[in-house]
Parts: sequence; C-alpha cells; structure tokens
Amino acid sequence: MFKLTEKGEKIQEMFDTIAPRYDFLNRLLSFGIDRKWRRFAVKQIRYAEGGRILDVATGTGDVALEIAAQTPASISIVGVDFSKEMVELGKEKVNCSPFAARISMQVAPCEAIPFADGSFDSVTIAFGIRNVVDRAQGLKEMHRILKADGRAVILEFSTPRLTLFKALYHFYFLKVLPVIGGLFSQFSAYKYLPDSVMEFPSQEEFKAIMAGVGFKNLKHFDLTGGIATVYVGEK
Ligand SMILES: C[S@@+](CC[C@H](N)C(=O)[O-])C[C@H]1O[C@@H](n2cnc3c(N)ncnc32)[C@H](O)[C@@H]1O
Repeated sequence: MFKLTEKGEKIQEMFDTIAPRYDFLNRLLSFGIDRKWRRFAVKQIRYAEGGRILDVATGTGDVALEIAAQTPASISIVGVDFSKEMVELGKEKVNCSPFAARISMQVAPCEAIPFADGSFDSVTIAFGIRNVVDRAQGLKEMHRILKADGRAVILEFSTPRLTLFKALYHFYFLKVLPVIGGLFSQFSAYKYLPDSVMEFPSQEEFKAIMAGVGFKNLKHFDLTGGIATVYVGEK
C-alpha cells in the first residue's frame, strides 16, 4: 500500500489550499500562454478508435478537457490527482462541459496509479511531474499502465537558455510571481513554484530519467523560448 512521504503530504496540502484560485492565477500569471502549451502537448498523444487516455496530476482538468476537445467521441479520458480539492473542482468543470460523458476523475497518487498494466493508449501529465516526490516511481507507473507502443506526454516548466530572456524570466518568476500569487492565494505556494522549477533537471537529464524506467524514442520540444518543455516517450 503506497503512503506519501511527509514532503508529499505537504505538497498535497498546498494544492488543496490553492485549488479555489488555481485556474484564475494560471491565466493571470502566464498571460494565458498556459492554454497554448497544453494544446501543443495534447497534439502529441496517440490513440486508437475507442481508446483510453489517462491524465495524471489532472488538477482542475484542463488537460483532460483539451484531450476531449481534440479527440473523437469514442475516446474516453480518466484524470487522477492526489488533491481531493483539485479533483472536486475538476469534476464540477467537466460536468459543465460538453464532455462530461467522456471524462471521469478520481483521487489517486502518481506513484501508485490504480489501473491495470497496459490499459491506456497515452498518458499525459502537465506541470505535475515536478511535484512528484519519487519521480522515477511516478514515471514507472505511467510506463506500466501504457499499452505496448503507448505514449507518454509530459509538459513541464524549464529554464530558458538565452541570457537576456533568462534574466527577465528569473526576475518575473522569482520576484513578481510569488507576490501576485500571495495577493490572490498563498505566497509560499507561489514561492515553491519557481523554486521547484529551478531544481528540476535539464531536458537531457529528464529524458535520461525517462529512459531509465523504460521509455523509448524520447524527444522534447521547447516552448516559448524554453519556459516550458514537452517531453514525449514511448513504451
Ligand atoms: C500545477 S498543478 C497542474 C494541474 C493540471 N495538470 C494543469 O495542467 O493545470 C499540479 C497538480 O499535480 C498534483 N500532484 C502533485 N503531486 C502529485 C502526486 N504525487 N500524485 C498525484 N497528483 C499530484 C497536484 O495536486 C496538482 O493538482
């Protein structure tokens, strides 16, 4: 039986706390670019007619809804997240969308995904893997639930390389964003965000971790000057 570490419990509590303002702050702090990034990530998934897609760390369901919008009606989508509050808000959003019959959501951790081996065509995770304390275990689980040749698509923040852009980005991300986050939600959560991004491995290092749990044909796409990256790997 999987049990979260103390650090994992703190992260879970943090997401439960910020859930009510999460969508609003996403749009405000990213100037709406986060929607374009999710759209691009979802374009990378693969599926067969009647297939199933799993969205891990689904939060309030933005990726699950984007998958539904980009795929035929025969595709069903499951979202899992360890924050009960996020999942509750996600369910409300899904129920108000035209895709309610195709999307289901449940509370579950990335490190112990409650589905059988080989049961999904693709698995996605957006801005989630950075928060998973045992990242290799989370990726192993994502690999396990994929069908043979299934695809994992991972969207995560990264650090831009161009010096001037990097300096501007660091100023905004490290100094401005936590203050705005603190005004509307919780300062510590929006301070944790840039800190965790700075600690996240480089694109090549992260692909090596994916390869270590068995993913093949790895590639990545840097978005918006390298602020975000989409990683794609196959089982
Ligand atoms: C920044 S939000 C991203 C939500 C959503 N994917 C999106 O694109 O807006 C990160 C989400 O990851 C979830 N999360 C973090 N660690 C997790 C874990 N170990 N297992 C499951 N969910 C996790 C959090 O509860 C939160 O909802």
